[in-house]
Amino acid sequence: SSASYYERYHSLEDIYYWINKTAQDYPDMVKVTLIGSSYEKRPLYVLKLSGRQERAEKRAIWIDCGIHAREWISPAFCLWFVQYSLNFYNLNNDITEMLNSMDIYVLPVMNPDGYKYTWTTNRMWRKNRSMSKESNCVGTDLNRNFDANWCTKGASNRPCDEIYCGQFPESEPEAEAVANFLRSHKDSVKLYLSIHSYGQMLLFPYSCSNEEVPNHAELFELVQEAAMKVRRYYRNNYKYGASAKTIYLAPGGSDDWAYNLGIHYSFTFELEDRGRYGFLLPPSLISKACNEALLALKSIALRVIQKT
Ligand SMILES: NCCCCC[C@@H](C[SeH])C(=O)O
Ligand SMILES: [Zn+2]
Ligand SMILES: [Zn+2]
Repeated sequence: SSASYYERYHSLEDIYYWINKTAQDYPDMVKVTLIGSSYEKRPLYVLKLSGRQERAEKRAIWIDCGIHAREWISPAFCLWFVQYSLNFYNLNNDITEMLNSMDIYVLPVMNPDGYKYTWTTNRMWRKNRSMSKESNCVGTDLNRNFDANWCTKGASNRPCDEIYCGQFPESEPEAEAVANFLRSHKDSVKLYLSIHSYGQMLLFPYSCSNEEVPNHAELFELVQEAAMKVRRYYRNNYKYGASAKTIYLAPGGSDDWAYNLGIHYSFTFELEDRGRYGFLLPPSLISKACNEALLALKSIALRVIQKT
């Protein structure tokens, strides 16, 4: 059988077409917002998903995908998640409760210049495509460019490095656009999620230091419960815990910054796999990887809805 649209990887142009078609197909549930543009002036579109029930207090979830260009399963998950949510609204209780309780902001491709570059030139590119004056090397690691212990241990101040932190915090237009949006929505966004690959991990702050956040125990419980569900239903193991201990020190990350902004339910997911294919996860595994990530996301989101 021909794999569905959502079990294939899509070019940047394809994703832009999909964004606008999805908004056209679901005018009562999807609004598209332009939150800024990339270094090469490509648009950063956010889809806002809302249930059909009017509600007083506005609470929201933020999900960004594609911050790192080579992690193709990440934008694939954002597309997959949006279509799943729209199709199963009023059919699946968890999805219905989520959309009736929270708006969901989805940024399918946070690093469009880098994503495009992986389709045309270098499949293993990670950073954005900004040029720096003092070096011939290109690109900043957008997940080291946020204002959270910026450019300390775990990032690099050398433009040629894969974890180059940029010239200053939010020096990159992509990071600035996301930070601006979250600053102006910080009272309604209750849950922050950044989707990456690979490694199968459910991570929470801090990665900029070994210090524990005040609600460390609560966040640990949330990722532990989510990982247990994935293990039980899909027989697949995800590591979980605070980033610095579970993966590595990584200052300037979007999740740490969102946490410090006041979004105290902040997570980074590392999707499949554990290294057999790595960033080159075959399309045949997209569905499995997305189902696992969805189960973890629903587990955490429904708890956050109860708590906030
Ligand atoms: N705040 C960063 C969470 C831990 C590191 C995540 C990985 C994803 Se590829 C990284 O940015 O190196
Ligand atoms: Zn990443
Ligand atoms: Zn990763």
